This record gives sequence, C-alpha cells and structure tokens, in this order.
Amino acid sequence: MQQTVTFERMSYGIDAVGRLDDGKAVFCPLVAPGDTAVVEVVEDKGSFARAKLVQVVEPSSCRVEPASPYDQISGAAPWQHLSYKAQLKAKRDNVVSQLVRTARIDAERAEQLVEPTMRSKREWAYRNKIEMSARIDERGAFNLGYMREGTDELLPVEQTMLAHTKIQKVPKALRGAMRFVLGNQDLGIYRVGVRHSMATGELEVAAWTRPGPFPRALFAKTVGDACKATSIVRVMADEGAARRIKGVETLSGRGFWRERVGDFYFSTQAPSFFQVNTAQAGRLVEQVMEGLGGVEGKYIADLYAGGGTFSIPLAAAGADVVAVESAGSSVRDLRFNADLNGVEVDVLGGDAARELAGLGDLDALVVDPPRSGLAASVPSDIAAARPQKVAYVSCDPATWARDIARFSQVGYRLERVQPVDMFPQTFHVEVVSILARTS
Ligand SMILES: C[S@@+](CC[C@H](N)C(=O)[O-])C[C@H]1O[C@@H](n2cnc3c(N)ncnc32)[C@H](O)[C@@H]1O
Repeated sequence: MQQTVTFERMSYGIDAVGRLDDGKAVFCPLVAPGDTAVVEVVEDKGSFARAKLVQVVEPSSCRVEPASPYDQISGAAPWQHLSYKAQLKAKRDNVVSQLVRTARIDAERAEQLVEPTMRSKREWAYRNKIEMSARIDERGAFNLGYMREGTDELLPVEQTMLAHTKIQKVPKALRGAMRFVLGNQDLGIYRVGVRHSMATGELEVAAWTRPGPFPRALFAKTVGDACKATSIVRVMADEGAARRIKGVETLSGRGFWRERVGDFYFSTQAPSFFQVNTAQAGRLVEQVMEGLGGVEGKYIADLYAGGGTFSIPLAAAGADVVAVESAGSSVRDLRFNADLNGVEVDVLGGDAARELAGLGDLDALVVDPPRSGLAASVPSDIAAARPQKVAYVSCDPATWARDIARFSQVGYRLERVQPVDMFPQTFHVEVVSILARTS
C-alpha cells in the first residue's frame, strides 16, 4: 500500500516519523522531518507501521545531499541526509521526549531543563577508531568491512568518512596487507580495529583472532609497512565471546595506544573502552567538572570509570577519587594513566553496583554506564551514600530517563541536562546530566 506522508520528526533511530491517512504513526528511513514523500507500508505492527521510501515529492528545507554513500549503506551514518543543524535539534528533541514519556517530567520543565545540543566542531572525520568485521569470503579471499545494518552481510570496505582523514584509507591498505600475509589460510581473524590520535600521532592496529598459531613476525612487518602503525596487537578471544579475552600479544611497537584529552594523556589497550570522539570527550569532562562545582578536597566516586576519562581530571583538580571499573584491561589502563598523569586514584576492579556499598559517604559521584544504564537497585544505593551531586553521563536517553525517574524517587532532583553530540551523522546522543540531593 502506497501513501503520501509529510514527516514530522526523527525517531531515536534511523527513521523519521509521520502519520498515515488513518492517523497511525509510520516510521520510515531516508526521509527527513518536513519531507513530503510517497512511501510503501511494509509492516503493520498494530499501533504503528513501518514503511520504505518510494519517492520524495517535496523535500524539506533541512534535507542535504548525503556525503558518504558507503556510510549510508553500512548504516554507520544514517542521518547524513539531514543538515547538521537539523540533526542537533532532533537529538535535543529526543532527549526532551524521553524525559516527558519515560521520566514523566512535565513537558514545560523538560523544555527548560534541556540545553541545545553541544555541536561537534567536526561534522565528519571525527572518529578516532574504526572497527571492522573480517572473514574469508565465498571465493576464499580475506575480506574486511562493515556489516550491513541488521544483517549478516559484510560490505567490502570503501572509504569511511566518519574516521579521521589520516585513517580513512587504512582499511583498504590493511586488507591488501592481510591478503598478502594470509594467502588462502584462515587464521581466525574476525575483527580488526584501528585507533588513531591526532594529538600524539599514534596509530594502533588490533587483529582480533581465535586462539591458535599465527604468523606474528610476517603479520607485524606487512601490516606495519602498509599503514605505519606505532602499535600492532593481536587480541585472542573466541568469536562472540569478546569479553572473555584469552590474551593480548604485542606484535610490534608499544602494545597500547595513547591519546590526549584536554591536558591529560590516556593509554588504552585494544580491548578497553575509549570515547571515539576525542574533542567531544573533552566537552564531557568540562560539563561534568562544571556541573559538580568545586571538587577540591571532596570525596568523589567515578563508577564505570573506563581508563579514567573523568577520574584523572577530578583527581588533578584536588578531589579524593575512588574509581570502579569491571573490565580488567581498563582497570590496568586506569592505574597506568593515574601514574602517567601524576595523580592518585583509588582504583577498584569490580562491579559498580556491588562495590558501591563499600565506598562510604560520598560528597559527589559520577556514573557513566553502558547503554543498558544502571541496575534497578543502583539509584537507591547511590542515595544511601548521600552524595550532594550526581553527574550522570549517558549514551542512551531511554535508559537514562528510566534511571532519572528512579533517582527522583530517592531524593534527587534533575538540575541540568546537556546533550553533547559525540556522533554526528547518526541518531546517537550523549547526555551529561546533573542531579542534586533534595533531602
Ligand atoms: C560508557 S563506558 C565509560 C567509560 C569512561 N567513563 C569514559 O568516559 O571513558 C562504560 C564503562 O563501564 C564499564 N562497565 C560495564 N559494566 C560495568 C559494571 N557492572 N561495573 C563497573 N564497570 C562496568 C565498561 O567496561 C566501560 O569501561
């Protein structure tokens, strides 16, 4: 069934949302708010429908020509047909909407609380990291690329314009080098990561492989020649079990990657998390520091601390910092990074929810959990430690809004919300929020 629809807004996803003639909400990719388009309904889900674009009949003023076809097909840049201004507005709208629908905050107050999205200076070429899937294709050749969104189809690598310009062409060079090393052998490489720092110039290649024999020296030489890597590592873990790492081997160079955020240096091992947009990571830190107010002499916990993005600036500003992180490689990075930057951080390796009870009374706290947000018991456990302020950094507005509602039930009021654009051309949005204790 085809219909002409005028689209109203972006969803928190790849689709724009409009209404069919019968008033039912319809979700469709590749259209922009304000577009009038003929769409074909492909799925009726009862309360809403899904459609595919047939033709835009009247383009919206916020529509632009997509700049990177490969990133569009792979799903890496699904909002690139929107102007950057429209992307920033849509991201803020999604945060406001989550506060209203999920946290049940009054619409007027939500509008007052949420600041305009902080823009990324780089609208393209902002990613310090490329991560590709690898496999032997049906003709027996080694191939590298992104998976087509929601499928098992590997899209042989072309240029990805989201990555720093210095590494946009690295995937093709790597594929050539790896084909040379591997010949027709399957050495169990299933993922390849590349990290690059504009501040330090360091470039690391990480090959994720199943455990087993590996031509270490030849791989290091050929890959090193192809992309001038400062570090080449092999991470051994079974495919689909990337959390259970069986070992990390340095094949050449330093065995880690070093980046600078603001005034601080961070060494990161290949399996560890690190923010992918370095400049915007600096904005996150500024927002957290500003939101917490003066931190000197305060006892502050940093939960889900990673390699210390927040812990280290907090400690350098004179706070007494205890950091909790569960991933072994990040725990090691964080200890190393504290020394590297000449600060003291008390680092606890373990589950944040479990360690929380042993931290005692806190002056303030930072939480930056994965997309799943906080476990149900965590807001009340945080309240029991009585921090005056909580900085909640989130990469998922839906789980964040759910947790904000839980905080409001245990005596914390949302004071400010700053969306930060870490991921231009995508629907993802980071939120730095500050909660204050009311009782
Ligand atoms: C979104 S990252 C944030 C890291 C850091 N705050 C930063 O900005 O670089 C989330 C971190 O939480 C860690 N993590 C995941 N589950 C955890 C848990 N249950 N307890 C402690 N840390 C956890 C991950 O290993 C990861 O380093």
